Amino acid sequence: MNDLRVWFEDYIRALFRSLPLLWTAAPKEMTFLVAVTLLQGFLPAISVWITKLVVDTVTTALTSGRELSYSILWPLVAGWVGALLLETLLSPWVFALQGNLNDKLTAHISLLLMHKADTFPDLSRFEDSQFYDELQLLQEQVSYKPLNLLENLVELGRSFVTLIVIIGLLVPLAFWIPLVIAIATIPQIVVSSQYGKAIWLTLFENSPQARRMEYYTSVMLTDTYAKEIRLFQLGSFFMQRYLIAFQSLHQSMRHLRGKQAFWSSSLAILSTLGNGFSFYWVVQKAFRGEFSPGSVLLFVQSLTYFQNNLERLIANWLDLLENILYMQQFFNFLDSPIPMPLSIPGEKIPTPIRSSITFEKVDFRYPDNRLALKNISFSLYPGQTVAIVGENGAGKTTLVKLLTRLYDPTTGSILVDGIDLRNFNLEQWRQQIAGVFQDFGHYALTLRENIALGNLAALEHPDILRYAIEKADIVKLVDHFPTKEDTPLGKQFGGTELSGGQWQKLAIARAFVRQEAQLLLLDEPTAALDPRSESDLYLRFIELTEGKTTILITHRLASVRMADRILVLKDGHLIEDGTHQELLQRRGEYTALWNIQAQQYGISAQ
Ligand SMILES: Nc1ncnc2c1ncn2[C@@H]1O[C@H](COP(=O)(O)OP(=O)(O)OP(=O)(O)O)[C@@H](O)[C@H]1O
Repeated sequence: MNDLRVWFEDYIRALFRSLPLLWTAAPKEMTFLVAVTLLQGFLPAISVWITKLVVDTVTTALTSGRELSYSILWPLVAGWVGALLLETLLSPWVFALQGNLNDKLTAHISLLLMHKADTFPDLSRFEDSQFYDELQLLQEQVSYKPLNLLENLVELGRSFVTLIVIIGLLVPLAFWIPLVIAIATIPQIVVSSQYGKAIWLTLFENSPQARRMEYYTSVMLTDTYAKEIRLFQLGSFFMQRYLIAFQSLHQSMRHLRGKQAFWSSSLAILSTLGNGFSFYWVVQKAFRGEFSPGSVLLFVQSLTYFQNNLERLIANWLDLLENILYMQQFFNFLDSPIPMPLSIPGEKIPTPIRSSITFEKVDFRYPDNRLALKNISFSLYPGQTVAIVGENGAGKTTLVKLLTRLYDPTTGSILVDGIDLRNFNLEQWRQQIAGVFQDFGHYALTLRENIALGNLAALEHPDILRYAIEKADIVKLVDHFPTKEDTPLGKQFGGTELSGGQWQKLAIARAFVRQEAQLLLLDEPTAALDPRSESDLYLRFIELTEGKTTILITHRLASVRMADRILVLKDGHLIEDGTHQELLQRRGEYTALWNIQAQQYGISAQ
């Protein structure tokens, strides 16, 4: 019972928080919608009442033998037609209005979602699978859930007004008639609400299954995996996986839906008995001449409207439960605390950095508790190029994530000229960094925009853009397109698709437009490039890195010889630190890695 109360309070709170949100999204449309809804709520009762008057007028004329008074009949008929006309005329406008409202509402809520996501300075939320699942669900449903909620509210409002007015018509017949109808129907509402909530929660709990189903569908239907699916004949494998996820989700839903149907239909018997009794009572009163024929008609029509509106009320109430839970999740997301404490405005960042960037006894655990870096200590000196090497999973990218504050160390600290990185303003710190990441973005934007994402000022400064295009060795590529820098890229919107290496060069150009950066991070910047492009690019990088502190992560050891220093990571530990020659003389891990590659590619140690 206590649980139910808490749940109900949460529900009401979310409902009351949703209302201003809907209002702010489109105040004009909302005002109009509320007015029209109220009007529509009255119309059925008006036509029922007029029908009663018409029937009574005609019956009186017939039974008394007097002539039908057309001066009374015409206004009644006109009123009845007017109510019907108004109802028919209003519907398309309400439909159009709801369409406009939907656009505004979806945009409003999507922007709030994006805005909140933009305030997460680190990656922890995006790499926490439960949080990510919930966020995906919010994003997928944003185009219809808030609108459904609005429609539910509108329908509820309209049904409620109609019910009240219809009750007003029934009470003069006997005050207990609406009471009997309502009492017989209330258990149905309660049971439906309970199951509605249970169904939604089951859907929510099963959202990983639902997401799996979507994932398997997208694996089968998108081009990303088309090659492997065909080559390895994986179609049946993924469809089988889809079926397993579907069955697990469907089983729990089928069970609940069955129970809901059983209880709803059983309780419908109760409400039918109540209605039947009231009907019998009205008819026998009419037989005795206590009620006019118009009153019997009024009862029958009112009952139909009452029943229909009650059903609509229940259906919308149930839908509302589902949609309000969406809003609850949405508000939970909006209220979720910012995971990383930000220092605003923070200490002034030394420009240029004078002494060093120092890792001091840094440990780092991912949110899933995996220890990825253990007791790391080293210093980077301004202007140095430091290469980080090590096997897959050694912790190289994690180290870069800490330096960019996509995560903070779990213990230990990173100091810039002796000041803890956490004490700087995060945005200003990130402005000091240019980088090419392993999983850089392929944006469905124009070529110009794809490069200028590294520094949006480049959109207005063609010289910066050209400089980056030249340095990233893509002059020929750009000039080959008739629309040059304005060529749209990416298949999503029908743009040109580039090869893996060409995309990588664009990502590199993105680092070149960030001319002011003091720190350059290159995480496998040339993995997709052919050997000639790679060696050309390293020569260009040397130019770019002049005066900057550079971290280069690569598995191609031939490229790390140019580095001033090489750090070797293994299982999250920093195990070697020195120049290429020093490390070769040490005959440790680096030498082992080097020998493997030297044999493979026939490179010399110089
Ligand atoms: N988001 C994450 N959540 C949990 N563990 C992670 C996450 N990202 C990486 N790890 C784990 O942290 C360890 C270090 O990963 P990292 O990506 O830093 O390695 P890496 O040296 O860059 O490897 P590679 O050469 O394959 O790119 C690995 O064991 C990896 O499984």
